[in-house]
Amino acid sequence: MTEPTVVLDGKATAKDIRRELTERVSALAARQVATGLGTVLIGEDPASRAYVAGKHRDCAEIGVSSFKITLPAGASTADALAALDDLNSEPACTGYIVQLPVPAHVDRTALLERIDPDKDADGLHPVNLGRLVLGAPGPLPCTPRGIVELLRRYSVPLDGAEVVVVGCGITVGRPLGLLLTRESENATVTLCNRGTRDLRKHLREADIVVGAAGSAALIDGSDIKPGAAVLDVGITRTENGIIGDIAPNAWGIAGHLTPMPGGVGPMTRAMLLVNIVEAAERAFPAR
Ligand SMILES: Nc1nc2c(c(=O)[nH]1)N[C@@H](CN(C=O)c1ccc(C(=O)N[C@@H](CCC(=O)O)C(=O)O)cc1)CN2
Repeated sequence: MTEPTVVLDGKATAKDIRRELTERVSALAARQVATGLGTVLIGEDPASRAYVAGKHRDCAEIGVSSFKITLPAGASTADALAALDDLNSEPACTGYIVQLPVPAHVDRTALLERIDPDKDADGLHPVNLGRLVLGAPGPLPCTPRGIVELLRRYSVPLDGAEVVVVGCGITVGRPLGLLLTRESENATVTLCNRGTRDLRKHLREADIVVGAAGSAALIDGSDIKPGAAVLDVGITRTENGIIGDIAPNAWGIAGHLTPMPGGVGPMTRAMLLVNIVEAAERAFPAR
């Protein structure tokens, strides 16, 4: 008989993490070390607005102050760079993010390169991506970090695992490949994309599957090896609600599975807070 699928409960885990962080923020405050998160949102995309609002709510909950910059959809790259310069020189802002995606006419790379690496709360500045490769201390991209943390807290082993990541974007797939191989030199990580010739063959051999393509129900239960751990990152909005990259028939086949919603998304938010708190602790270590 097959075992029931274990829910990788990102919502509950993120709540635990926020509780842990509240104590660390208080300990920092007791040493006069302040923490403050800035966000830069360009445009009116409703999902991005909601994510930014969630980040500010999280900050308020754990005692981190926050700064919100919203620019109109027509803002130029120069306008956005000026906003980043303001945050770079604002002492009360100890870390910040540029909410992605930015409008097509804005130069995303120029923005990420302008962030002060010591204030880069998303780990997407080239210096911090380099630290990720080197295994040096620094902020880590939030979704990859959230996935690794969820696997760790649910004791899903990486050592010896075949991991298949579907999707190669800059916030998830690419840095996740680097982080997984940094966490375990014994994990075999395969990044699949639109050009992958036989995606199903890769999926059926995987002990851990991450769906990060943003293609509704791309990965069917029949593609998954029974007992595999499956993490759903992709979000497609439909009239009937949101659909992940993993088809619902994966329940009962996967050994572990993230719900959608309530899986990887809340962990992404929690890891942003971890990056902010860790940066303050690194800058002002307790004696
Ligand atoms: N600068 C960044 N931009 C973006 C990132 C990022 O890490 N840094 N990731 C995503 C958006 N994102 C956070 O910014 C994010 C996505 C989803 C969720 C979330 O909690 N989702 C819910 C589903 C509800 C819904 O989306 O309507 C869930 O999974 O339960 C949080 C944060 C792209 N941009």
